Amino acid sequence: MTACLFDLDGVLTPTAVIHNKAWTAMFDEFLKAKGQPEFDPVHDYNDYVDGKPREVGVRDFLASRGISLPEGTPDDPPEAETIWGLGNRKNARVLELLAEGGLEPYPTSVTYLQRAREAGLRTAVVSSSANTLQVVTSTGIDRYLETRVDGVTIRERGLKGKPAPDTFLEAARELGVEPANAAVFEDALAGVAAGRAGGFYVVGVDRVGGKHAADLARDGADTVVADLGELL
Ligand SMILES: O=P(O)(O)OC[C@H]1O[C@@H](O)[C@H](O)[C@@H](O)[C@@H]1O
Repeated sequence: MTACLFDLDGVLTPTAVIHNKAWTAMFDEFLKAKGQPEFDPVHDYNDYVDGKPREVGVRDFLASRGISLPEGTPDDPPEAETIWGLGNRKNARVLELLAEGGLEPYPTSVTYLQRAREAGLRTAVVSSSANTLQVVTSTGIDRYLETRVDGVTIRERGLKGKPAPDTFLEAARELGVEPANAAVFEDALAGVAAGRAGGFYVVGVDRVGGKHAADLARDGADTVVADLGELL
């Protein structure tokens, strides 16, 4: 292995919790108005939303409830009842939670990043989130990451988001490494599937418990850990 490709939310930083809270609040309000049962922050989040680009998460979850909305456009206001409007509604909540401050990366993930760089391994962050730059710079982990493929890159370059392998392949290409020589670190089912589809070695990170570790292995993880500290 000569390179490590890290997912961000839930692998390097605890921001999966922020995304989950924002999705739950947004969908619960929307579903209540439609007389539908609440959003399940474990099963609905893991199965339909986690790891995917924002608008894909909205679309896939609504489809699971038999709801279809007009696509709209990326600059739809949060009030718009469109796929992008709902995504922007959720992002407004994410930005509020990020603005509260106090976000720290997982300490063991920072140690892992430091050791990887000391060992001469190439590094990238590969996330579906369009908020990646803000999170990696505000937590200071950008200094360990050589390149970034994220929600902004996906839109700019017209890449397919996870579970397609394209974002990991793009990062590997930027680093000049072959997939067979790179490891992917992922906590989302869509993310391990993307790593597997790209031909990478896949480390699943289970911070959820229950059947999530088994689901990560089923969808593409070669090994599953509860924290990167286990690999040090
Ligand atoms: O809405 P953003 O910040 O662009 O993020 C898109 C997705 O990014 C992923 O990393 C998260 O797992 C998802 O929960 C999130 O929805």
